[in-house]
Amino acid sequence: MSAIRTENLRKTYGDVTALADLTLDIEDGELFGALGPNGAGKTTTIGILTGQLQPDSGTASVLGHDPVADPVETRRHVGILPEQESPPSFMTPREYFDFVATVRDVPADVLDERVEQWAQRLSFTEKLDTLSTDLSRGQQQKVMITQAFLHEPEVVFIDEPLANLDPIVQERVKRYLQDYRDRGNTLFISTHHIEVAEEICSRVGIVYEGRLIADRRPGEMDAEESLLDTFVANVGSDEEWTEPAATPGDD
Ligand SMILES: Nc1ncnc2c1ncn2[C@@H]1O[C@H](COP(=O)(O)OP(=O)(O)OP(=O)(O)O)[C@@H](O)[C@H]1O
Repeated sequence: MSAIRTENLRKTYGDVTALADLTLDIEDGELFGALGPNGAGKTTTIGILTGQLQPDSGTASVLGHDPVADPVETRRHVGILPEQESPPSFMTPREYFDFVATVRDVPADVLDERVEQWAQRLSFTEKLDTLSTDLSRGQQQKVMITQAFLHEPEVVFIDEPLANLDPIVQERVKRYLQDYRDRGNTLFISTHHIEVAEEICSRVGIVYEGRLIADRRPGEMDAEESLLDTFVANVGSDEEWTEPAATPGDD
């Protein structure tokens, strides 16, 4: 069954076309990585699939719900970590998790256990009662990752999951995403990191100029053809750039 589907999604911002014609079909139990250059349309896609943005045309469905017609119901069933989002500055992580648990119907005893596990998993136990405004960017990202999984949703959307995290925590998050998928859930992540997509994703879609231009299963690819080769062959660069030669006298 498809967990996430889009057909011919189009989204413009004034005269900028963010999504030209995006058609996607992601089955249950995939860890899907949307890989693409800056401005390709990845964040816009997540915005539409999580009921935060209206497309100009086309259709979308998440677990059978329509995020355009019924955004509130759709969000109830998914976890969301938008790009560069921070917890509210005036709340501690613990207060924020209480708030999320209320909105997402997580019982109090279950919540305490999950918060403790997540704080240990991502090493921020000592910051649970610190105001979020006083957390580092990476610590805020740990809080935002936790809130996305707090109600253990069947589908989770994460824009750049490893942003601002140190290498040890990055490894733990990568393993968690894979374990979460192994438990039968579906994840949609966006990333610029080809090696991360290759390492953890069961399927990688290359998004370019608002279209899905390649769709690969890293494990099944020809050993000769890396994801980087596919990316470069399809995306390339708008224009070649060579550093100007230093002129004599420059230091
Ligand atoms: N609110 C907005 N107003 C105007 N243009 C926008 C807006 N949001 C996005 N865009 C434009 O839409 C296009 C797609 O943006 P989007 O953020 O979806 O790309 P992305 O693939 O997530 O990029 P990045 O990898 O840099 O995060 C870009 O050209 C961007 O400038």
